[in-house]
Amino acid sequence: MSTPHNTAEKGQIASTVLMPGDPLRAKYIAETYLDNVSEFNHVRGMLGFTGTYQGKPVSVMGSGMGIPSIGIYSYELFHHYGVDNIIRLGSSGSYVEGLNLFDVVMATAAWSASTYALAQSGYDKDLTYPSTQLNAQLKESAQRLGKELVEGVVHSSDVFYYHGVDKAAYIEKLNREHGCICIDMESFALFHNAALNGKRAATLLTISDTLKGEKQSISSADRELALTNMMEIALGIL
Ligand SMILES: O=P(O)(O)O[C@H]1O[C@H](CO)[C@@H](O)[C@H]1O
Ligand SMILES: O=c1cc[nH]c(=O)[nH]1
Repeated sequence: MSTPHNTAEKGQIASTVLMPGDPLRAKYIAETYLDNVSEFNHVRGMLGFTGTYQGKPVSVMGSGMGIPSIGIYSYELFHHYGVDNIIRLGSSGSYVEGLNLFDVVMATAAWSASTYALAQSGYDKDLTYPSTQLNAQLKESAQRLGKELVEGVVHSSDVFYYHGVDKAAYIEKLNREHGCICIDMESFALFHNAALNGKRAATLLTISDTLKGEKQSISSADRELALTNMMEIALGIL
């Protein structure tokens, strides 16, 4: 039952998967929050674990960076392993003033110039959407835990290092024309794979960089811990 990228047997992965980009963040979540943990994958270092949270089964697996990488892993989870829900837990750069370091964003849509969905299935729109059911559960979880969530459209970019273009003007335009409030590099493909497979996906992002106004960032050493609020909101839906 394994795939070229995942050695898990069917049944080893829970129906809900939390999916940070960084596989070491997946390990951190498993070690910090889960009981009865077993590793189901380490092909290419893309660590995946299944355990229980307050008695409920849940898995956590890295997606890697970018649309092609999460495109592979999330498609396999939905299509080959029968996973029902994937919640991406990522870091993000904010596009608007007032969206500050450590704020947690819940995506209401992902806008992208990527051709991933067109090439994969002929989908020719530039927006994909998360599950309204998962988003409602995440909102309810955040409220119960007394944690704030900002809702908005995420720009899923193929580019981290812009070169020779006016990045500030591009960010302005994405905000003005498409309502993007922050950037990631994966949600567009994740939401599309969920829709193709009749499954559910959602994205929570912690602001790790401010890209408008005064530039600030969380250090990579602090990122793991900075993501605590987002992880607890996601685990709260179980
Ligand atoms: O923290 P993760 O989930 O990796 O998310 C963000 O960080 C990476 C870039 O540094 C990209 O993958 C982007 O989407
Ligand atoms: O994609 C990302 C994620 C975090 N910070 C950025 O600047 N870009």
